[in-house]
Amino acid sequence: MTSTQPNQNINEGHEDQISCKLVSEIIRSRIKSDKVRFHANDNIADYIYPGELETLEKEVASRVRELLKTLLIDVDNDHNTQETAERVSRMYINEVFKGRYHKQPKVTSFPNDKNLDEIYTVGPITVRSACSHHLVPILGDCWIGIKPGEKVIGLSKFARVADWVFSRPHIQEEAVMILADEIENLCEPKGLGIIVKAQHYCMKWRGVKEPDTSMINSVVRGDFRHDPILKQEFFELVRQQSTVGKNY
Ligand SMILES: Nc1nc2c(ncn2[C@@H]2O[C@H](COP(=O)(O)OP(=O)(O)OP(=O)(O)O)[C@@H](O)[C@H]2O)c(=O)[nH]1
Repeated sequence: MTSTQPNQNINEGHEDQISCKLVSEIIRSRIKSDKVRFHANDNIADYIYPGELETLEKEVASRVRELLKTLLIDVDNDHNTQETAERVSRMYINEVFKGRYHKQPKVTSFPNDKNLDEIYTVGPITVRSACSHHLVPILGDCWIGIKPGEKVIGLSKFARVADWVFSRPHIQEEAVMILADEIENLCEPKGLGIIVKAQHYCMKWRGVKEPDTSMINSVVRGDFRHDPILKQEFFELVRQQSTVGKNY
């Protein structure tokens, strides 16, 4: 398979696209020339041009194949691992790390016509991520509380945006902050609270092998931060929501 082909999306006038660079090099140089951060938990979708993601998928597959070979797995003869490289590449780019390479899901906001100023919470929302250190899963639940401002967004959009933000390699502390930033941008609430409870497979599956340990963290902003009664109400609503179970 010719997986490390140069960029196939050659458009006239794009200097970087007439070179023989790997597509990852082309995208990286665009990001660097804008002096933008591209850490594991950053989204870089604006720097990936149409058609390049498919080429990147091939390049990553080729690298994963090399990794498997270096791990002394006989990918040429082992029927179980023959297409593992391609599967892993697809999984990283389009599933578990899609929040890095794909744009934010479309979120429509509506005016808060009745000036609703009571808080509401939504959860549990399942969040799936991977730790930046070992790239093994982080699985958990998230609760979001809102005191609306002038805009509201549909309830399902909290789950969609949480999925997009968490589908990147993270540490939990930063994941919660990034999700808070995105929700603030989308609906400019007067108050915002987020709680995440998650299990880290780098602690369950390997390392200290603690099967039941979880991490809980939260962020509170705006009125939730300044008004202790509102903050308490948020935590109380989430406590009720987390004990009612996921199904009705
Ligand atoms: N603070 C924080 N730590 C995390 C998170 N996810 C994983 N970790 C921890 O980050 C550490 C990884 O760095 P190191 O301590 O250098 O890695 P290690 O030597 O493989 O660590 P062990 O897991 O103890 O074997 C581990 O202690 C993980 O448990 C997270 O979301 N937040």
